[in-house]
Amino acid sequence: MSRLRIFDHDAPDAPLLATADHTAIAAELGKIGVAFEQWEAAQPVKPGDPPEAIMAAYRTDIDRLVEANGFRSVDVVSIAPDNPSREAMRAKFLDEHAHKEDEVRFFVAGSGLFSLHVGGKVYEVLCEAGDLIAVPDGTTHWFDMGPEPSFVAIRFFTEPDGWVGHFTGSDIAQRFPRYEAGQAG
Ligand SMILES: CSCCC(=O)/C(O)=C/O
Ligand SMILES: [Fe+2]
Ligand code: NI
Repeated sequence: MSRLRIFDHDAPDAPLLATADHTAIAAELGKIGVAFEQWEAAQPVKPGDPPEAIMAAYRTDIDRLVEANGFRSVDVVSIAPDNPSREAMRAKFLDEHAHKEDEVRFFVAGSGLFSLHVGGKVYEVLCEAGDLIAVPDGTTHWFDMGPEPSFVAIRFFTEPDGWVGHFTGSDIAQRFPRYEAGQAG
């Protein structure tokens, strides 16, 4: 079940709000300029399917976003719990960073935990299959896929170099909850 928790950025043990309601999540995130949508596949897809088949299942929504935002590339990224590089892949996103482009991700399968640090608060968003999250450029955030990561995600890029993270040097992410095994589903 998708979930939003909002914390004061000095109080990682005491959520100010917690909700698993998609409409409420979208409304709260909308206040900080973050889009949160649910998409449905035109035909069933599963982890391991070719990227072309996965993108074909969401073609209408992909084209809508590309048209509205001028994305220059779209790809599919997958990780399974037995990936030998999982530790390094997890570590890459664990510290607070920002991008010079919107971070737009659609979860085809599996889950991941985004934490957005905005206006003295931390918005922790557990994204699951069917969720689209669009985080404005410059938003400080981190992402945890957990110790046994499992997801397939469609990523949208405007910058020609693909993923580039600008790390803030803050240790805030270490004080906030990590992705917990078994929290999704
Ligand atoms: C679901 S892909 C997420 C990883 C990523 O691209 C990023 O920038 C996380 O902050
Ligand atoms: Fe990021
Ligand atoms: Ni802060």
